[in-house]
Amino acid sequence: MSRMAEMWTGVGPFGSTLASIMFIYTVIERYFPNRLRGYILTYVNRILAFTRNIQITVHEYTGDLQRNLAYSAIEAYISSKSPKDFKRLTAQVGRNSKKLVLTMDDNESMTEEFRGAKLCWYASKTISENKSSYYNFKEVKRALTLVFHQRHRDLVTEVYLNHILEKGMTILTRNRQRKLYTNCRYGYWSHVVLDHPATFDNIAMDPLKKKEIIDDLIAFSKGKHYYAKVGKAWKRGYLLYGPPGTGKSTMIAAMANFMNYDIYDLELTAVQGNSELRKLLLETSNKSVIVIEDIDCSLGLTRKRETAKDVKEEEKGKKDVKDQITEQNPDNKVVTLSGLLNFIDGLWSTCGRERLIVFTTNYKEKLDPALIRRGRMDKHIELSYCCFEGFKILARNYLNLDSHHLFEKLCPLFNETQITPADVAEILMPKTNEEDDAEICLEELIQALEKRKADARLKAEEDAKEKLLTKEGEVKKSESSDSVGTNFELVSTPSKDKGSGILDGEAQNCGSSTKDGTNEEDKSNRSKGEGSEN
Ligand SMILES: Nc1ncnc2c1ncn2[C@@H]1O[C@H](COP(=O)(O)OP(=O)(O)OP(=O)(O)O)[C@@H](O)[C@H]1O
Repeated sequence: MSRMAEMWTGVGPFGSTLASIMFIYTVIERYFPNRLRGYILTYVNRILAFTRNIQITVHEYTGDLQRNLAYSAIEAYISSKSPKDFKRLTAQVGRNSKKLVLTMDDNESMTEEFRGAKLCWYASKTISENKSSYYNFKEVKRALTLVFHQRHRDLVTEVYLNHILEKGMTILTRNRQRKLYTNCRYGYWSHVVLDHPATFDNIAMDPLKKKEIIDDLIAFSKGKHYYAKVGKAWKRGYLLYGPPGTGKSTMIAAMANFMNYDIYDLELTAVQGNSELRKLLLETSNKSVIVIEDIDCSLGLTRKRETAKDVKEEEKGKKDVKDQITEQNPDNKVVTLSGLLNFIDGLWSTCGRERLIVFTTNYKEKLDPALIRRGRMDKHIELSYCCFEGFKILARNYLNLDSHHLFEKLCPLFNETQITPADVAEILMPKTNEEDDAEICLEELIQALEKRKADARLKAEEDAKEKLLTKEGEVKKSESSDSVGTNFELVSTPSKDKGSGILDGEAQNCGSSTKDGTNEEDKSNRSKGEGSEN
């Protein structure tokens, strides 16, 4: 081995080979004038080739002046390693980032070991004068160079680079500024920064159901290999349904925040036909939630299939479903049910990864079953009226209260009445800045609940009376039309209106709580009205 080679491969005066190379780079960058640097670096690179070290350079910008994503990812990876090891750091907020990132400055280097291989990253900067345009300006080109011994070539090119790219991309995703996209007419997405405060901590709902949704999302986020193994596109559909003001939009924001995803709020009425829908969806990015709110109001995508034959053929995928809208618009400038189904199942979803598709509706029963069947909408989540547990979350959010003597009075009222979390939240908004604000809000809530309870009872009584009268009318009618007289006794009891949620008396016991803070009866009642079915 020649003396030169020995100097590079052995432990020379500057430490390890790689460190020596880095040292030389640094000296060149710092102490040689710009015009000489290019020549010297070419010479050094020739020596490097001679020393059986390999270098891979990642430039900050690609040929077409686009920022190189690989550069950003590797930069993020390096900055995550140990900024404390660098003497000179640079601080920057990336274009799409929300965080200040510290990374090694120009001419700094970082060495690390990967599966026994010593690797060294070096940050370089070249400045050249650009005189080709009207204005003279200095062009700064940055690059990250990886140097390693050639015996590690396969390890680096096949494993290490992929490994750090993946890590770097994860960091970029975590730090990025998330966006809320909406589609405008003319088929484009426009966006604003997504900065919604909703989280699973401040959403009011049954804690068990909340946990179930969180677990489902976690399983989805870890499902990359699972989805690949079973041959399914890595996407999951959620149907959120329930009355207005029960938190469907809030839930979407909480899901996106939890997953660190962007949101694409797709307004179907603004989409000019199925091909525009396809184009819009192909433009959505991975790690996103695609939302269609109030799907029942969107272009009549409800129960439109006329015959059982239609249902059968559509299910087999043999026939495009023609909905009324299509019939009214022969030029096909609207989104059809089949277009939407194709989008959920179709090719586009195989080119994207990690996407949630969320539909919301106030009227689940109005939707075409094909649209919400499992496989398309995998999880159906009912968001319902506020329960006592949900109220406690709102009281903590809005009034900073974990307990209060009025809670005891409120607990049974929540079991006997229907009130949306939106209404409760409105009542709990602080009215004054006085100390007794919480008391005022809670008293107001008690009054509101009592009024609802009285109104509901009145309505239930009226409904029962009406039913009785109708039945009596029917009996009289059948008596008069019946030639043979029949003696019977009409027994009619006011039926419990499931929808009104009225329970007789103080049936609910708020005192006997289970471990998770709900009482058993409460749980069973709630599970009737609120939760997720899967
Ligand atoms: N479950 C909840 N937890 C916390 N806050 C809620 C909840 N539900 C509603 N809210 C409050 O009420 C407001 C309205 O709720 P949201 O828009 O999420 O309801 P929605 O079910 O989507 O209504 P709509 O069907 O009318 O679109 C929210 O901004 C939030 O402050």
